[in-house]
Amino acid sequence: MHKRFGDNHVLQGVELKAHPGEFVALVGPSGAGKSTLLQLLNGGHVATEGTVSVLGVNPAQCSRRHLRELRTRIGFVFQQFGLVGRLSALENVLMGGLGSLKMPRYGIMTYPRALRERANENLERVGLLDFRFQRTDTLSGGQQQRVAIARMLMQDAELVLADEPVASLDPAASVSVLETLKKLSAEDGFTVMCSLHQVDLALQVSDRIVAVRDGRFILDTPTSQTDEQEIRTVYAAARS
Ligand SMILES: Nc1ncnc2c1ncn2[C@@H]1O[C@H](COP(=O)(O)OP(=O)(O)OP(=O)(O)O)[C@@H](O)[C@H]1O
Repeated sequence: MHKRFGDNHVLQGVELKAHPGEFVALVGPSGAGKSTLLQLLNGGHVATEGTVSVLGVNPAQCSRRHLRELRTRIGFVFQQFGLVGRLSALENVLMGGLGSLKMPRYGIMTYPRALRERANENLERVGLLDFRFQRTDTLSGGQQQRVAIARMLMQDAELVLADEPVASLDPAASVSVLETLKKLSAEDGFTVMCSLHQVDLALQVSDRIVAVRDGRFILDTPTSQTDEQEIRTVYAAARS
């Protein structure tokens, strides 16, 4: 599969087939093409050559309505958490369930009870039940990202696309957020495609590592069969 933006050949013949429930880490330097790849999976970009199949659907061939339907099956986690800072953690998580409701809601008690229970459960699953009534702009970065993950869980997604989810967090919070995502993926069975700058984090949490450089996959391997040394060597060889 290829993706060009004008003369910029951003993805140059990449092939990737993730297995259901797999945690795939896309590692690589800035500009390697990781975000572009994730955008191709959610229908934000269209491949210049080759096809993309996401949950059995080619997003490029979807009508707007089908693309919306496909995106309800895909959870997103971004570097900027995308929370409403002045609202509580619980309200932010409830907003993840809005897709199932006809009307916008104003205040926790206007949400159906079943949804409130699920939101509380999801906050508990990310370890933040005690913080549910706290404004999210008063939480730490790691806590905010875990609220965003709890909000995403409301969707019951089959695939989660995480674009640099820990880029703005310190190392300890990064590990905690990624381990939470990994645990939830194992429990619920959703597949994760996660772009990361840090190879050490990818080694800690992923099932599979795909190293990207200049739009090519220079390594695609089960995480258990590689280590930091091999990945560094592969990058050094790709540079020369
Ligand atoms: N919408 C766009 N229009 C034109 N060029 C783009 C667009 N999106 C990305 N690119 C180009 O594609 C290349 C890869 O960018 P991409 O954001 O995919 O890299 P990345 O590996 O995700 O980097 P980072 O880790 O910094 O996010 C860059 O050269 C970028 O300028």
